[in-house]
Amino acid sequence: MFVQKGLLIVLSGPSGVGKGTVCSVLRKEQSDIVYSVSATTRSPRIGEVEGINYFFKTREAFQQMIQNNELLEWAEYVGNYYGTPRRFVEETIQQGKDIILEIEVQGALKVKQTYPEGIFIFLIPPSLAELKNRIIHRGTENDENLIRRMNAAKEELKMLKYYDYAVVNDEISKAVKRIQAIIEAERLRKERILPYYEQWLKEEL
Ligand SMILES: Nc1nc2c(ncn2[C@@H]2O[C@H](COP(=O)(O)OP(=O)(O)O)[C@@H](O)[C@H]2O)c(=O)[nH]1
Ligand SMILES: Nc1ncnc2c1ncn2[C@@H]1O[C@H](COP(=O)(O)OP(=O)(O)O)[C@@H](O)[C@H]1O
Repeated sequence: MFVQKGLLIVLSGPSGVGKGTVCSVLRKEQSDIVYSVSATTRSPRIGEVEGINYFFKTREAFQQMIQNNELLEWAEYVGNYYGTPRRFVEETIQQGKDIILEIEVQGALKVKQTYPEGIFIFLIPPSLAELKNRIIHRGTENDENLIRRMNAAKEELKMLKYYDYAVVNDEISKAVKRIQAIIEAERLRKERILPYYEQWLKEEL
């Protein structure tokens, strides 16, 4: 019996598009997908929990993680560091479980170098005006940060071309269904089964 490696799924998209919201619904609906918890130097928002939303780190502790090669990738985003703990990702995939990394575009491109077989999904807003509305309504950013995130968003949206799938987050439930459909189809890719299949065909009856 072979354990097939799990899928590595990367979900990116501009701040406020709904990555966190969509992921939390996916998390509830699909317990067979594991979520990678990132390390960050950003301060916790109200309601965010250490080890669930992020591992909150000082800049010194984060730099130590980089030096120890503990991060699969890391990037600076709007003045803070964010990074993916490497070991958890490697172990999860080796165990045959699928994992989602919710990370920004620079980090996603680094992951693509290590895992070209990864599945890269880009969540896009119905419009830039709607994106701005969502960030304002979330109520977590001051005016300066809102502008910085909107500027970052425009740059990030240009990176869609490096991704495999573009999912519009018009309605949360629809966006979740689209992502589930992608995962379901990717699980059935023939490339995942061919090595084992050829082995089976050699077995004596
Ligand atoms: N490269 C990288 N980006 C991350 C990681 N974790 C989170 N991010 C991204 O960092 C950006 C800022 O995240 P956050 O401060 O939580 O703000 P939000 O996206 O507006 O909720 C988002 O694009 C996240 O997807 C990580 O481990 N690595
Ligand atoms: N499809 C949607 N329609 C309307 N509002 C949404 C939708 N998806 C998310 N939101 C809202 O937009 C805001 C930003 O969502 P969030 O998940 O924090 O985004 P991100 O993690 O990408 O920064 C939140 O207030 C959330 O409730």
